[in-house]
Amino acid sequence: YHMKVEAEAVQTLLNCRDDHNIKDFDQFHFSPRNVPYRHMPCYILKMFDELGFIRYYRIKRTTLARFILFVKKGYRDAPYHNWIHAFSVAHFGYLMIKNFNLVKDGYMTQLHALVFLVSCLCHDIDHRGTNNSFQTKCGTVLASLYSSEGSVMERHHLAQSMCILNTDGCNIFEGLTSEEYSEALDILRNNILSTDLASHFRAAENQREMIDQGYDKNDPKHQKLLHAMLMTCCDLSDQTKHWRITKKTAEQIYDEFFSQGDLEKSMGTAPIEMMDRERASIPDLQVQFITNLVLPLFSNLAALFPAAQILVDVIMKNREIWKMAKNVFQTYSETGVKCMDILL
Ligand SMILES: COc1ccc(Cl)c(-c2nnc3c(C)nc4ccc(C(=O)NCC(C)C)cc4n23)c1
Ligand SMILES: [Mg+2]
Ligand SMILES: [Zn+2]
Repeated sequence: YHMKVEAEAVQTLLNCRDDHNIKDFDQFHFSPRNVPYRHMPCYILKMFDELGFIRYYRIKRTTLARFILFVKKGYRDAPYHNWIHAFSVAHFGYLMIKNFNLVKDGYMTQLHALVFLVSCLCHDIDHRGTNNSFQTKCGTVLASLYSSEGSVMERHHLAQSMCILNTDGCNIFEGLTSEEYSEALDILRNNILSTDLASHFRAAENQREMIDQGYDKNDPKHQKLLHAMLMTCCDLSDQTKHWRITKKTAEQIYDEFFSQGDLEKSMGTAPIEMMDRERASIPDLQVQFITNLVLPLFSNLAALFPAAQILVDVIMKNREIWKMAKNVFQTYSETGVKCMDILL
């Protein structure tokens, strides 16, 4: 099927002024989820502009506007894996490029940074609110296409992104030389595939070693490990925000997980505990997720970029609140009340 994006929507986006320029948009404490939904495409355009990508790579504004609207249209209305998630992931990518001076300090070339931002925006396109093991377990079309290589959903997100780039008037990379173009697609592929948490677990040890040895800006292996690490940081960036955001994100994620669990039950298979609304204890699961994944990841980031230490502090604070919630949940669950709005 062919997604259509009306010409007037492109025009409206092009005319958008950032007169709604929000305070602290380029600060780590800013939550992109507070940007009005209808202004999100405009802020994506603003980020590309501000980072100098439009000038540097002679990207036609109409092409970028159409690309952004196609990507937005490519997201479904899942509780968590929707356009707002994509916007917030891209915003964190913008924050890191800007606040860690990734290009200025030579961690990335300008091309790598452009592709990194595009990867963030596209990394979950056409997500259905179900995870990789669901695709394989239920033998979905996507599993038949990609399960032999693994990272089923991520390969689909990549394929959808390529499809949009190949759509008339949407190829924002058309101004690149042919070798820049093939490098861009190679980095886009690695970045999107690296958002599969399973591949993050495989790479996490190497990321740690890379940082202990000292990051070598000219080592292609280090560059690839850094991109993968930064992609996962963006994907999990809700964890670095105020508790209200962290709590809201958890509600959306477990809304998705529990719906998948319900679906699996209706298909006669037993869901894993994290997806079973009868068994899952959200505070416990979140304490584990933060301890085993989020904290090690952002501690690695802070080892490389000391400015990220404030993010580690916020994550630890949020974990403390989940730990308190565990006790609150315990007492309430004895009395049968088991819901998220117990939490402050
Ligand atoms: C980076 O890629 C992804 C893909 C999908 C999701 Cl939902 C997330 C994600 N983003 N925020 C969260 C939070 C707050 N909690 C989570 C709890 C569990 C899991 C999960 O998939 N656990 C199984 C795995 C460890 C084998 C993911 C969670 N998550 C990240
Ligand atoms: Mg994903
Ligand atoms: Zn994501």
